[in-house]
Amino acid sequence: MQLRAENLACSRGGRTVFTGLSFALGGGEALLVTGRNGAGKSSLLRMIAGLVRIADGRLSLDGGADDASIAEQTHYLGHHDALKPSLSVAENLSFWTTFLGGGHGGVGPALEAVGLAPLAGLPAAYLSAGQRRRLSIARLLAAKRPIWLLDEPTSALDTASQTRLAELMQDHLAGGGLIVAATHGPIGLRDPREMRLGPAI
Ligand SMILES: Nc1ncnc2c1ncn2[C@@H]1O[C@H](COP(=O)(O)OP(=O)(O)OP(=O)(O)O)[C@@H](O)[C@H]1O
Repeated sequence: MQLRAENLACSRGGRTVFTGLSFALGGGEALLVTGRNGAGKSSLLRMIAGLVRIADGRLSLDGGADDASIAEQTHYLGHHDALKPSLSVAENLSFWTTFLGGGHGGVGPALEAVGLAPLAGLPAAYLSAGQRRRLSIARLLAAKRPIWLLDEPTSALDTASQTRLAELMQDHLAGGGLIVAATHGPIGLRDPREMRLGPAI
């Protein structure tokens, strides 16, 4: 599998954020997207997720599912946790697993993997910031998708949770998955590639 960006350009609110951006990322590879505030890191991730329009250039995926768009083959972990506060931890994950097309057998193991199984029945409203983040990460595990788009994935995570996330990311890569992560610092991946976006306007 290969995700290829050719001469991508991004425009937000009528202003050019970046132009001429190209990369090719194969299965098992991780790309860290770095750069100053406003350089367009989140915009790039949202573009791959199909949430921001491609102003120019081309994005393609070789070796993926023929009957699914690139967006349908990605998980996007953004700044917002997208949890319903009145639903329990398990209900939130069940909702997202159904929405993302995963099987319900994955909910329990995914909660175990992020250490939230003991809180499965708790309303999401009572979760701490780091626990909310871990519940969002559980979505990546409960529904299998090959491309993980992670925006500052370690934010709010304590050291142990950052280590756990690094293990989960390495497992994903070992299984042939791809990761594109926007970050201001290391996120615990072994030998990731790096692409630095130019200065912000
Ligand atoms: N919905 C929007 N409408 C207009 N402009 C936007 C919108 N979203 C983002 N922008 C602008 O696009 C540019 C890139 O923003 P983006 O969030 O992609 O940057 P970033 O590199 O992820 O920044 P940070 O490191 O601060 O998270 C910024 O100048 C921002 O103000």
